[in-house]
Amino acid sequence: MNSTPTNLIDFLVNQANGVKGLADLNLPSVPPQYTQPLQARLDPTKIVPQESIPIIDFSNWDDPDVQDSIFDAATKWGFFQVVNHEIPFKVVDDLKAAVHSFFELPAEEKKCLKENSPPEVVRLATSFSPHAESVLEWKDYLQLVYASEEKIRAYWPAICRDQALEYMKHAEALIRKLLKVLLKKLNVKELDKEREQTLMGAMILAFNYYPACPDPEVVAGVGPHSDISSITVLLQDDIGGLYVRGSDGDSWIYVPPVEGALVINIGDVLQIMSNGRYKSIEHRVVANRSKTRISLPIFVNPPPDTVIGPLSEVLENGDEPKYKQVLYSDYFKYFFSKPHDGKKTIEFAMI
Ligand SMILES: COc1cc(/C=C/C(=O)SCCNC(=O)CCNC(=O)[C@H](O)C(C)(C)COP(=O)(O)OP(=O)(O)OC[C@H]2O[C@@H](n3cnc4c(N)ncnc43)[C@H](O)[C@@H]2OP(=O)(O)O)ccc1O
Ligand SMILES: O=C(O)CCC(=O)C(=O)O
Ligand SMILES: [Fe+2]
Repeated sequence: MNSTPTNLIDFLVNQANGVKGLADLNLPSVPPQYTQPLQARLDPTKIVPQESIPIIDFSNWDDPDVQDSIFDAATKWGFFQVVNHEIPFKVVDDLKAAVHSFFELPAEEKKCLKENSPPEVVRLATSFSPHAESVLEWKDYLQLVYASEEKIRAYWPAICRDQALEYMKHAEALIRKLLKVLLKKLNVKELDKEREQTLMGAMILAFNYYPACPDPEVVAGVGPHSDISSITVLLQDDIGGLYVRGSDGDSWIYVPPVEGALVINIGDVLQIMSNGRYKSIEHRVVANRSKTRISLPIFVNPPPDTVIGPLSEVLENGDEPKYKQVLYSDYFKYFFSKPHDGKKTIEFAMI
């Protein structure tokens, strides 16, 4: 029978086996390094099955009701799903297949990729921040920074490069449309080049890979956190596992996979820029006992050297600023310096 590798971090990180390599050992239970303390596990009694986040149909984009629904969802829920968003099914399906092909590569090839990838373009990792976590998360991920075409050609892995690039080209148009509406509702007349750069100047496509897990109740796929993006555009497969915090701050709401849908959520950057009008809601992922799940978030971020703070337009009516001006690289370095910890990262920017 297989047993847990003696030096687990070396096996996971240095040898690039990841949690996929661990799951492939078919261990009867997860190693203790993955066992979350009781209070950190999702309590099934806290799930409210009768609640759900809105699903918005983008077919009639020019209808003011559609734009009102986006505003309502961003202020009340911070999360919504969109259907009929015009990204072709084939582009999405080809990308999902390429993600599986990538993670099924032998560990040797992944190790070689890790060793030869500059982290500002490609980052292959496991868990969240293993150097900062006392309990690991049951997830591997590949981050592809939407950099120049030259860097993409040089460094994105060939096995998924064309599919990822095609998807990003389509998604970019959707992201611009969403940001335009979200800003218009904050009295920002125009998404000019400078504002566009602030909100979406550094985009990252991540491939999250959650292998089937013998003890899904005790591990975290991803622990409770809010995203540090402006917005996140998430493509999930049909397995399910994502939960968002209910408005009472205590319950959890399941986000069911919907055929052809993308999940959109407001990140901390837009919560800060909107002075709290838009909500960056806590969410978490539960692993699956029998099936591997993938999800593909696009983290739509400001460039690292951007200063973020409440927009002048949202303070025009005399509202007091709730957040200070912070350098985005300070913000995300703080995020990565500790384990996922719910909504606590935003305290870094609070006045
Ligand atoms: C919720 O779960 C998540 C969320 C995310 C979120 C992803 C983002 O949106 S990150 C936004 C930041 N922008 C980038 O990552 C752009 C690409 N990266 C870079 O250009 C550089 O890495 C840098 C961000 C400018 C930082 O460079 P540097 O100052 O040299 O610092 P590093 O040595 O690279 O980082 C130190 C340490 O922090 C961790 N870390 C930094 N960036 C990331 C990252 N993007 N993803 C994961 N971890 C990061 C990491 O532990 C670094 O140590 P290493 O020894 O591993 O390099 C992502 C994942 C989730 O699960
Ligand atoms: O896998 C998911 O559904 C969500 C992942 C997530 O929250 C993240 O990567 O930030
Ligand atoms: Fe997230």
